[in-house]
Amino acid sequence: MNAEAARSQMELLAEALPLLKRYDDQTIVVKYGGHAMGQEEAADRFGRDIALLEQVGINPVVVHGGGPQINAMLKRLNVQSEFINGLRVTDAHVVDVVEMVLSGTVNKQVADCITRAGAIAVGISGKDGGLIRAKKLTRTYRDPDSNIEKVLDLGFVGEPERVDPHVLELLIGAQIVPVVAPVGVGEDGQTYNINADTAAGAIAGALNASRLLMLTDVAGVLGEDKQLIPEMTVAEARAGIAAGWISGGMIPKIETCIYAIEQGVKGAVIVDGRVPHAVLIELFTEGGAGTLIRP
Ligand SMILES: Nc1ncnc2c1ncn2[C@@H]1O[C@H](COP(=O)(O)OP(=O)(O)O)[C@@H](O)[C@H]1O
Ligand SMILES: CC(=O)N[C@@H](CCC(=O)OP(=O)(O)O)C(=O)O
Repeated sequence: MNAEAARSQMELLAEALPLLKRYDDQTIVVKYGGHAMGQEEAADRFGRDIALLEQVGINPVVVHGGGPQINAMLKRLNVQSEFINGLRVTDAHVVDVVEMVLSGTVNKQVADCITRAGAIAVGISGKDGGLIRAKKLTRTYRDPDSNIEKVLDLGFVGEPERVDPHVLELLIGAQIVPVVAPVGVGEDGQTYNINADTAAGAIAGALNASRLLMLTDVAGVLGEDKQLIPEMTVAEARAGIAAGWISGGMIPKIETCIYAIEQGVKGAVIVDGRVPHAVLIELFTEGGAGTLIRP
């Protein structure tokens, strides 16, 4: 490197230092979506970004998804599955595959990406160390034909009933990056498939995180005109869901952001995981990236 390049690199570093300090010793929960995991190069970059956060004194906690990876395995096994409002209908057979893929292949892949980048990452699921006690998700909907309120049965889809962050705190205290698969366990030992966004929100709330970053494969929340919305209030987000221009997988994402903010998380952001260094841009630039949901 010549003297000029070295000087400009050091100037950049000096400018970044005050921004790096902003989150010193703070916990940042990053939800890494199955779509964002896409290609190998992007995954390596993600690993390096998380390792960098750890190196500069921030405490990152990664909660990953794996919807597309579960789909691929179900297809190989010739098992059909369907989604209702962004949630997978999960019968006894599907829940086995979900656990195998999320707590197995995907969890270890994500932990490995971060470890190879120079941090120590350890993969666990919500079943480890009593992290996520879950219960069957109960949702109701109004039947359009009869106009009667009915219960939506999604099988072994769970929601976090209690999050005990102790095991995460132990790992964080030992400078280890926890990587969490969104699988929970009921009081009776039943395994539940939890939407990764929901799990990330519950974990961010229990850890009193400074930020929740939701990495996905869109630029952020897009309005009716398909343009990126840089910032929206909780009320605007709720209106978008009611009006239908926020749909599918974006619904649990927005609901999670709202929940996390209500739990005291200072900011929840939907970020484009396809953009190189999206996490760093969001945390270390004034403008940030994606869509910030605020109270
Ligand atoms: N208003 C909206 N803005 C952006 N994305 C939306 C919107 N409404 C629905 N979506 C859909 O939500 C998807 C993101 O959710 P999902 O596929 O579950 O991502 P991930 O696997 O990262 O959790 C987008 O790819 C898009 O198809
Ligand atoms: C209940 C439910 O839908 N669970 C999700 C869990 C994985 C997930 O959420 O993955 P993404 O973040 O990649 O979408 C599923 O079975 O696909």
